[in-house]
Amino acid sequence: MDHDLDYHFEQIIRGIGEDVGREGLVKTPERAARAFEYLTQGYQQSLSELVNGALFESDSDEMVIVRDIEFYSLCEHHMLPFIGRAQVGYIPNGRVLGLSKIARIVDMYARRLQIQEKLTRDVAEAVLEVTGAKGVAVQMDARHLCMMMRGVNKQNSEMSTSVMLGSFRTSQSTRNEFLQLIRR
Ligand SMILES: Nc1nc2c(ncn2[C@@H]2O[C@H](COP(=O)(O)OP(=O)(O)OP(=O)(O)O)[C@@H](O)[C@H]2O)c(=O)[nH]1
Ligand SMILES: [Zn+2]
Repeated sequence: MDHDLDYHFEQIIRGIGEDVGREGLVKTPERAARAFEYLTQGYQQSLSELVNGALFESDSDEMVIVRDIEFYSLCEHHMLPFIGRAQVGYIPNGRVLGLSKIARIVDMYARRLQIQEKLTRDVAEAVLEVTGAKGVAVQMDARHLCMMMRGVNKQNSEMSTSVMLGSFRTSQSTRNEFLQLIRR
């Protein structure tokens, strides 16, 4: 599998008309393969391993928000990066999740191929699954390089997506509280 990816990157370099034998490119297929493995390591991870039991009993039912979690992902259409920030909120239902785990969940899903809408939904559903929360909200803003450095060439447009589950969906005041708290 590893060596496969090296081989395929070598073919890409040939395909764009470059000389795979020239000094600067000799190790590039291997480097690019390692880099791509890293950027897509989310396929190797699972939710339960990542959470590692870091759930703590709590009788609080106040909204928890983790703001400005940066992420780097690859769009499934062009395999070019999209880069952004996630805002994650949930209402605990007897237990809270270790703080770092929310960011780890964002990274796990970000490091797979997808579109931003699916990334947003995957993160929301994972937080709900792990915490059994009364509600989960995820909002993401990102810039897509496939739109910036090629194609329509728009440098300043950002895509904003959100997914509201449970009480964030049913209660307007919960949703408003979240939107107010994540506003800068
Ligand atoms: N909804 C959504 N679209 C995305 C995302 N990432 C990339 N895209 C879009 O996917 C679409 C693919 O369109 P196609 O016409 O098949 O591909 P293309 O010819 O490369 O399109 P252009 O980017 O317009 O040049 C483009 O409009 C991209 O902007 C994403 O996360 N969400
Ligand atoms: Zn794209």
